[in-house]
Amino acid sequence: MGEFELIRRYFQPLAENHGSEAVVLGVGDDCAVQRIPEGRDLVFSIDTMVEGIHFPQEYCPDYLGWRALAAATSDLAAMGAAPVCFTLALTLPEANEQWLTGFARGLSSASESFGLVLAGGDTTRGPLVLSMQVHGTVRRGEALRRSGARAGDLVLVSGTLGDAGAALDFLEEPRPSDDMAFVLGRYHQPRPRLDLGASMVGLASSCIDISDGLIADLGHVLKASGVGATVDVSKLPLSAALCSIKGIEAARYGLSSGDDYELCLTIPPERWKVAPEALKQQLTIIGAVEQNPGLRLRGGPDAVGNNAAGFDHFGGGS
Ligand SMILES: Nc1ncnc2c1ncn2[C@@H]1O[C@H](COP(=O)(O)OP(=O)(O)O)[C@@H](O)[C@H]1O
Ligand SMILES: Cc1ncc(C[n+]2csc(CCOP(=O)(O)OP(=O)(O)O)c2C)c(N)n1
Ligand SMILES: [Mg+2]
Repeated sequence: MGEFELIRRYFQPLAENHGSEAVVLGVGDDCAVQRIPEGRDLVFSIDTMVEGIHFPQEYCPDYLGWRALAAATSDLAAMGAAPVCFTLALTLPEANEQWLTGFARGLSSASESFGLVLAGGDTTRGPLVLSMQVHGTVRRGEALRRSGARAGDLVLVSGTLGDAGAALDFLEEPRPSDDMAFVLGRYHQPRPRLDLGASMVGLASSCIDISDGLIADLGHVLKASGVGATVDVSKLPLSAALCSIKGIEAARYGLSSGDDYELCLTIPPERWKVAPEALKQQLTIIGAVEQNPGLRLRGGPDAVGNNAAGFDHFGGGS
């Protein structure tokens, strides 16, 4: 199977998944063409996944297709953007039909589920690496940024934290318990918070998605905003499954493990008061923004230090 046959067989169908009026020209030409509606800004981001770093060696291709698009799409959610389309740069060691079928299946269900149509890509041979560029749009000037947090704002997170990080211990488990199966599901099939992000436009003062762990990602927000915060560790939303698996260590996972793709937002208290009940139910208040720079943790068990760091590809060395 040649390169063009591979594209036609496995990826062309995704380009036809669900027509988007915004994609004027998709797969097949030198570039795709996207039309930006009047009064909206284009929001775009690229993320790479490397075998052995972002996903295990010999990882299930269905999960890989889903996870790679979910991780990239989570950045759109963090900006409050509505999803439009994505491009895929795929480097493969070989054209294995079974692998490609699974990968295209996982990618296709993610693309339908998130409402992103495949608009183009690039296919090369080499070690397994994939990059996805996602495109969305947001009302002009209203994208949620990392830099808008102000002293007095509340710090909120969506969903539960630490599940996907805990799953790394069980990736090889032949007969996972129900609790293990729950955290594994959170690692294999993260769900970017697109609806929540879009609903927070005009409400949140800042937003980031948690790919590297709460401490690291909230740290980016505080730095970009020139403020600090105190987080009450006893308020962290932790799943029953995580608590039962990790016991006293659960909070440490909630603070510093990545891969959950939940949102961390800040919001002025007067806006929170009038926020729709349906939004409030998806979010947990974990702390408050302060003038004093840096992130302070309180209310945690002794197992939690204050020095947990997020994932840094070039950190830890010289
Ligand atoms: N090689 C690069 N060239 C230019 N900008 C980059 C590069 N790598 C990362 N960035 C930028 O640095 C910022 C932080 O990147 P990253 O930590 O990957 O964010 P995220 O967690 O949202 O994917 C982003 O604005 C991203 O566009
Ligand atoms: C097999 C495996 N080991 C470890 C991890 C943990 N991990 C690897 S990279 C990463 C952080 C996210 O990656 P990065 O490239 O920093 O993504 P971005 O910040 O651009 O979203 C995490 C938590 C994982 N996801 N899978
Ligand atoms: Mg990135």
